[in-house]
Amino acid sequence: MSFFKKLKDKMSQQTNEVTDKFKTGLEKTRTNFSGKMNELMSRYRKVDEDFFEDLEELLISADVGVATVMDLVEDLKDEVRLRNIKDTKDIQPVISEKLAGLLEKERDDAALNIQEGELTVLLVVGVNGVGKTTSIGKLAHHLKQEGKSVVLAAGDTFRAGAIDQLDVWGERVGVPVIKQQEGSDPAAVMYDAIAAAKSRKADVLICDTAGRLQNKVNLMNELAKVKRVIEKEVPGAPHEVLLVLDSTTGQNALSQAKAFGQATNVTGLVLTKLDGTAKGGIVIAVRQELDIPVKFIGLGEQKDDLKPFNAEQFVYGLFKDMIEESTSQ
Ligand SMILES: Nc1nc2c(ncn2[C@@H]2O[C@H](COP(=O)(O)OP(=O)(O)OP(=O)(O)O)[C@@H](O)[C@H]2O)c(=O)[nH]1
Repeated sequence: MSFFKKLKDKMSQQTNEVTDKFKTGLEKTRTNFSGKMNELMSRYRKVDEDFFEDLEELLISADVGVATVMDLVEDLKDEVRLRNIKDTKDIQPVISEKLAGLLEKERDDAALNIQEGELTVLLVVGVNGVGKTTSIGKLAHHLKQEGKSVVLAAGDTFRAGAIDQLDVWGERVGVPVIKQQEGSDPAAVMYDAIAAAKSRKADVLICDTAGRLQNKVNLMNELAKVKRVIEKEVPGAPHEVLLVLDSTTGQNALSQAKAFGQATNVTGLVLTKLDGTAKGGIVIAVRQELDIPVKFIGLGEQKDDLKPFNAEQFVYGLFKDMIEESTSQ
């Protein structure tokens, strides 16, 4: 069975709500990608060196990342030789199969490290404006939908308005927010929040933090202090350090990730605003170049718009039009 057919069959077994969300959320990327791909296929009927060069350019322009594209295209060339592919129309499923292959390893580590029956602490980091607060709100909603009780810690005491913004989200999704005044010590907020989470017997505590990448030394010190408090109060915690990255910033997101990686031990990524970019290839670049699992993706501004990352849904969302076209023939 062809890769496209297999993927389509799998998708038909999944819940529509999630598949639809990936489909609509990735529309800009898909339209951009399919349009360029169709244009490429009609320009080159035969697979040759020039075709590969233009394909490379296309993938790089979708933010897939130069190193990843180079490896992918080399791999494709081998595959083309092996399968004796001559026409460009036959290479489309192979390209998407290869892209899916790059994301394959996601499956093992995309799930959140949740401690059943004990308090799980998630520390959320990222620079201002990437969608950190919004993602925390949506994540709380997601966990609540799964039957977990959640508490939020307003640890971004630095940015004016950050505490209020988290409060609004707490109200929207119906979870308590533990806070102090603006400018107070974030470690003290964590201390309070852990006590509150324990006394409420909450399942998950999600901790917001200030994002001040410009001042790396302070950021490191503050994060280190916050982590120390958490570690001391909850052995084994934080169970995840989630770095929030804005997909629309493309390769910049990659450098942010590298800088944060040096400051703290990031265990998972949240890629926001994928619905707002035509360059969703950043998901693949991030995965390949950082080797940190993408755990959640943001596909819109509503509380239901943060979804656990799923490689197959992602690839299907990206290639839906091509898949529909090729499997209906
Ligand atoms: N379309 C879309 N918008 C998003 C998504 N995630 C966040 N946003 C929007 O991005 C903007 C910034 O989000 P915030 O949550 O305020 O950003 P932040 O990182 O918390 O900012 P700081 O608190 O300064 O760190 C808001 O307008 C959000 O609605 C997403 O997945 N899709």
